[in-house]
Amino acid sequence: MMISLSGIRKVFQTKDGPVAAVNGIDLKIDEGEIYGIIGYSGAGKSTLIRMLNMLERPTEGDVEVAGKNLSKLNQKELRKARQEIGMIFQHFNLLWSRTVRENIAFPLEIAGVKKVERDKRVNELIELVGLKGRGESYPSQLSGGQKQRVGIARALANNPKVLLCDEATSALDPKTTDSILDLLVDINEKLGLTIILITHEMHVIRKICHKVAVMEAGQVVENGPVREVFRKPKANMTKEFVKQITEPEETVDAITQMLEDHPEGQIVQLTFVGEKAERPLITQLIRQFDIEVNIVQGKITKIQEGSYGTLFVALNGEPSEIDKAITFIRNKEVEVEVIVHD
Ligand SMILES: Nc1ncnc2c1ncn2[C@@H]1O[C@H](COP(=O)(O)OP(=O)(O)OP(=O)(O)O)[C@@H](O)[C@H]1O
Repeated sequence: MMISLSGIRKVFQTKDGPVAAVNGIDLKIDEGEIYGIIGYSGAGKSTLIRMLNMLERPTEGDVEVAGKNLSKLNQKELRKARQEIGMIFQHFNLLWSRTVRENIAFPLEIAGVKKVERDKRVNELIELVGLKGRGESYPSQLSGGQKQRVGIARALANNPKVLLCDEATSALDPKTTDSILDLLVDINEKLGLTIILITHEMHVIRKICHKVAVMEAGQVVENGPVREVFRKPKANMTKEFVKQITEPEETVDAITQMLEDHPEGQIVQLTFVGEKAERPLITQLIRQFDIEVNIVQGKITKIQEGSYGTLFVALNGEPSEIDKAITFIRNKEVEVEVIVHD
């Protein structure tokens, strides 16, 4: 295990009294995992991630990273431990008067790495993050995506075991976001780096995370492998986030229309995860049951581990026959949600 949080709380004293930004969190993160933490503004994500390198000290609880209990270290030991933990930020936090090379070299200078070795390492990092030819540029001459690549190279300079990403793509457009997320996956696979990211966008979780924790009011309301959480979201907050991906506005309109068009039938939402998304379920339904099946809307999305699909279908026929069909689908380990006429 790379990271272990137990009984973490952070209380801020404000003029309106104490605010518990993080209120009792236990979390375990394995080596090599990409772990996403999602929540709305104010849920406590920033406070939580900042406790992973002691930028914020917990009021209570223990933070263990790479075998060290950070809560118990003195300043000198903490500086050393922090070299194992890189961090990137929403607004990049680059040094504007330094070139790309000099920005990336900065943590190496602080760690006392000699000039020759430093230059070599900077070259490797520039190559790794795809910034070849831009070493002498200043941050102001770079696009947002390139600035974040500098941020990533700098965070990786001292070969950390863990990379913390604080809303690292929130300031970027969708296409640039995807290219940075691809880079993070690439680094995770090449270096076996453990990555923890916080975000308010389900798209980020879907695209690169192995596991996810959903935060609300300083607590984790649900966590687990992304595919499980997508297949069977439990907490209301999780359902809302999953809907960001599965139910765009058009779907809601289409369902409303479909319910009007089929007052007698039954509309169901099917959710497939992994290789089950490929199976010919609809054909089987039509062959085995005396029902009509109409596809209302379908969507298959790639997730980090496999694919994830939702399909809305209208089933028409005798109620008993429809019930049998739904039972049949459930036995196929496909999630079925019956959408009720109101
Ligand atoms: N230094 C501070 N002093 C007082 N209150 C704080 C401080 N930092 C955070 N808080 C409060 O703690 C709660 C959680 O804030 P936090 O920034 O961790 O949430 P978040 O999920 O990261 O949201 P955002 O994305 O808006 O930053 C909020 O109510 C916030 O006002």
